[in-house]
Amino acid sequence: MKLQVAMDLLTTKDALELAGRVAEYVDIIELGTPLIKAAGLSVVTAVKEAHPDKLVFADMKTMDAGELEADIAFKAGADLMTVLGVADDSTIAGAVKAAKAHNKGVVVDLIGVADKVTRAKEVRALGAEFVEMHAGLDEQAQPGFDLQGLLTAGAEARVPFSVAGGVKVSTIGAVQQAGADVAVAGGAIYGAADPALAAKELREAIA
Ligand SMILES: O=C(CO)[C@H](O)[C@H](O)COP(=O)(O)O
Repeated sequence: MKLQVAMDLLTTKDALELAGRVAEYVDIIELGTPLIKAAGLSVVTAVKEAHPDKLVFADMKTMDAGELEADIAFKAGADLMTVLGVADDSTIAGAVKAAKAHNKGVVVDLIGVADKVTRAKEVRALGAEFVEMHAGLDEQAQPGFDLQGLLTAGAEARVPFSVAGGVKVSTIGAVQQAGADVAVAGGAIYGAADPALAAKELREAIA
């Protein structure tokens, strides 16, 4: 299972600093949606130039104009970009078309999708590299939230998947056991007193 750091920061300077500290422990470096909105796609270029050996993931959360938005993300240096699973099939197909042209990949984020199992199969058939079983920051903040629903959906869908939803050291083992291809950790790394140590502990938990 790969480890992905989600950098939900706001400046290119902070993103480069965090990436520099944790890169040795992760396989995929994600530029979070707030970071891309605040800093622009130049942050993708900067991180890819600093870490050419890592997969760089642009969390675009594209909802429309799939081909156009995917094209600009890949031109900026992204290896993977996200389209929302609630988007129209044509939006996802458009992003996949751009991915094929660049020899890159589209990840479909299932945040907000009620039937994640069915949609996962549909978007995989449309050409998604993998799906993200995702509970966003607002959903995580609701009382009673736990990861289990995402893990069950991932195992049932039988397509390549990542899990994002506040993954931490105490839960990453369950993510691996559910058969995930990628575990995504944002706050558990960038919110830690020592992000490098946090990333190292996550890596060791799945080694
Ligand atoms: O895409 C996101 C929010 O929409 C986050 O990057 C994702 O949820 C991972 O961060 P965390 O581990 O803090 O949940």
